[in-house]
Amino acid sequence: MFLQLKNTTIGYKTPLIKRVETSLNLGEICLLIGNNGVGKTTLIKSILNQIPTLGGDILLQNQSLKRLSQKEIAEQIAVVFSKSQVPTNFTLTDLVALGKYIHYPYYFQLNKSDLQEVEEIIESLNLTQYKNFPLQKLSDGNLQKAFIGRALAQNSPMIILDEPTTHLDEENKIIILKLLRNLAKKHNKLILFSSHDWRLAKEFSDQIWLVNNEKLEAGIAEEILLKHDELLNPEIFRFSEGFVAPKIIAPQLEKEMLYSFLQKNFKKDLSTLKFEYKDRFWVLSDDKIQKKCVSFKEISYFVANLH
Ligand SMILES: Nc1ncnc2c1ncn2[C@@H]1O[C@H](COP(=O)(O)OP(=O)(O)OP(=O)(O)O)[C@@H](O)[C@H]1O
Repeated sequence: MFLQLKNTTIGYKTPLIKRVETSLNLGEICLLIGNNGVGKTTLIKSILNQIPTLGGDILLQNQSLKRLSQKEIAEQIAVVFSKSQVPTNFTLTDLVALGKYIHYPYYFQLNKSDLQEVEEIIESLNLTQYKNFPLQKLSDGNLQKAFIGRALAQNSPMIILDEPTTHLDEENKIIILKLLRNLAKKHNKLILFSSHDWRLAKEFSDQIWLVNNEKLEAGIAEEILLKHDELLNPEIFRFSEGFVAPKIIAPQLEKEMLYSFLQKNFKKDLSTLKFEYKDRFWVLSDDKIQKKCVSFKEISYFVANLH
């Protein structure tokens, strides 16, 4: 096991997450989820030994963190925090190259192959056109990607990222999530990242660590979500009091879209209605009527006039 938590309790004066018993291996990608303030960042800082544990132990390659220096930990784990300080007078290339310096004394000149690797990392993040930009001139999203680049340059077997997809648009979120998954699968790295974008992020993750009620539950992503259907249940988005869903027979996407549309717009009990999707039109029926609709506008008109 690369990372092992053994009866670990973390927090500050009072515990936030108690008695965690879990482990992760190289080649895995694990998504850390939980509500605001449950202790995700604190857990990450504990794994980096920036905060002492309140109980139990954390092992890195079978060695207690307590016995490792910060340099030894940095050789094993690169980290990207969402609120990183932005160094002044640095270009994007300077920042990514900084990842290399943990391996050298600070006055060391990077060699040709280091510089080439830095270029390749910048390219893999689609940042080549900004490589000479001062950091202050980058958009929040590109700055976020540049910090990820620095972690990649560090070349450590494990990378931890605290909310790496904040500030990113949908396309860039997917680029980053794919990149993280590739790092785990093709380069055998262990990736642990927290995210509030977990509906998207779960598609790219093997494991989930779910923090809830001072406990950490770990397991295969889909299995954890199945156990906690309150996370997936569309009821949590319910907007209109009094709405009761009709029966919808349709492919998954059409079904979700119709459900979303109806629940936003109607406070009615529609449970006696059936909506069936048939090759680009909808057939609405109950025990008395049957109506064909080709658009959501038509559906809306029909449902609004139902008694
Ligand atoms: N240095 C500190 N000393 C004492 N308490 C702290 C310290 N830093 C954070 N906390 C508290 O610990 C709790 C957990 O914070 P943490 O940032 O770990 O949560 P989180 O799950 O990462 O939240 P979010 O999803 O909002 O980022 C919060 O109540 C926070 O106020």
